[in-house]
Amino acid sequence: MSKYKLFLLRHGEGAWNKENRFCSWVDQKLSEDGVKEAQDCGKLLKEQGYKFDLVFTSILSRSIQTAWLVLEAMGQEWVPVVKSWRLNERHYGALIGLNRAEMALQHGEEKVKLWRRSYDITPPLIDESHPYYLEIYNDRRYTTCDVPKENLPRAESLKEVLDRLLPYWNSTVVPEIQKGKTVLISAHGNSCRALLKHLEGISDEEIAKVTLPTGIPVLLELDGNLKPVKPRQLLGDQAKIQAAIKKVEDQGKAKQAT
Ligand SMILES: O=C(O)[C@@H](COP(=O)(O)O)OP(=O)(O)O
Repeated sequence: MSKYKLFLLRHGEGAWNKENRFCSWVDQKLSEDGVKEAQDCGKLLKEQGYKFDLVFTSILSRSIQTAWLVLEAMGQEWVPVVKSWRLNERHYGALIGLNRAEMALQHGEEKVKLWRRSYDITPPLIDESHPYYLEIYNDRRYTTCDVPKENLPRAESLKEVLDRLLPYWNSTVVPEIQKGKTVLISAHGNSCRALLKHLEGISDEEIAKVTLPTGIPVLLELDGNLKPVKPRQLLGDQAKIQAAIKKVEDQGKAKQAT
């Protein structure tokens, strides 16, 4: 029987989602469409009568902005929001800032798919010569983490995302859910995929087939041990959701950037 409801949300479209660039730890804001996606998500959740007690976000603006817009649209601005780097997007290493379609032209679509969706392949590491290295590692937010800045990742596979996310999930999120709180996690495509893999027991092979669209809430109904009692539900117009998933998958198709 379903005891708890948990909502996972990939933020609304960000500026670099639109440009088809790996955004990862670069702190981009939502695009105009992304703002609307987050507001529409809040309206839908309100219409369906959901109420949140606690929201968790990453420390990247696009997930925080999405949480605010959702809560505003629901008239639940007062709900506490807790932030952690452990919910950040996967660190895409040296791929950060690069255009996926151009990478597919240079390296082949299969390679880009492996970088994006495989479970345990780590992309090439970012180093000091990378154009976004200083912007990321000189950012004050990374002095507030529970690990020293030097120990923060320089690139991550999905497995490594799960490794840094799970301690936070177990120590901080799970106890709140078990107190009976309805929790929204407003995060990123790959931090949500990592959590889904853990909660649903998805195999290393099958997780490669899971893609999340922006701004679509994923409802998980869990039993007392936080095991899903039914398949995840992506809320909203199902035809639009399928089209949005395909759009994200197609970002890795070879094409000259315009
Ligand atoms: O880092 C990024 O660019 C995307 C994910 O990219 P893909 O894994 O879909 O290539 O993360 P998000 O938009 O969820 O923050």
